[in-house]
Amino acid sequence: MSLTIAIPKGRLGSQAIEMLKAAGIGESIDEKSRKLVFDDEQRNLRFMLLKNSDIITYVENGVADIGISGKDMIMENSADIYELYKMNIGKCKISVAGIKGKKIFKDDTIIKVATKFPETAKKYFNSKGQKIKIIKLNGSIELAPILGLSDVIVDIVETGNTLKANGLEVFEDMYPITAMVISNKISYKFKRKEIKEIIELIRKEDEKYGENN
Ligand SMILES: Nc1ncnc2c1ncn2[C@@H]1O[C@H](COP(=O)(O)OP(=O)(O)OP(=O)(O)O)[C@@H](O)[C@H]1O
Ligand SMILES: O=P(O)(O)OC[C@H]1O[C@H](OP(=O)(O)OP(=O)(O)O)[C@H](O)[C@@H]1O
Repeated sequence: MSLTIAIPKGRLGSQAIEMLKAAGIGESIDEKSRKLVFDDEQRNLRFMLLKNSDIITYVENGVADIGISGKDMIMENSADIYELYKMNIGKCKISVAGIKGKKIFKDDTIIKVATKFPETAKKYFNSKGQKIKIIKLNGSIELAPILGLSDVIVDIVETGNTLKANGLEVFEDMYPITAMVISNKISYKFKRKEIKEIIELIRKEDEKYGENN
């Protein structure tokens, strides 16, 4: 296959696959089939369905030439890849949040930060000169301040419904996030034409999506 494309499973994946199909390049992908690799012989494309957090690893190592990944994952992994196209899907932000009305930023003490994104949180608080202790969690991050495990959380906020439902609020917005089309650096050198063609097809559909959302 001339190009291998890494697509995330899960919520971002569903949107991405829908967009690829609309762009006329994802017809071979059948999300319900349990298969993880799909070949489009006509276009010479191979799609791989991966866990969101593994996309970077596959692209960075050149097993996939390009991929669709959230900017949150790219920042957290300091990935050595090219970010070629910023998409309109997967829009959300990374924020600092905590119990409503209890914003505490103690200059001289260490605040406890629960998060799935330890590197991003460290970088952010370091730049502010705030000392922190990271508590690495893998999900249900919002529970941490409620149960006294942490003072604040650093997490994805999309609608804000999860924060609200748990009596939390945003204290500070850190970074805006969208999905990105990323590329392996060597692939971009040797398969630039093919990669640009695919991105052009994605761009057309993504812009339509952007106009309607
Ligand atoms: N409400 C949201 N919650 C989580 N991620 C979101 C949200 N809105 C947009 N995103 C984006 O979608 C991407 C993938 O989210 P998804 O929920 O599919 O991954 P996941 O299965 O939770 O990830 P992981 O594989 O790390 O468990 C995130 O990296 C982020 O960029
Ligand atoms: O602002 P909202 O629209 O409510 O979305 C944000 C929530 O969605 C994500 O959680 P996810 O559903 O991935 O669950 P998990 O973190 O427990 O895996 C994120 O970690 C927040 O909890």
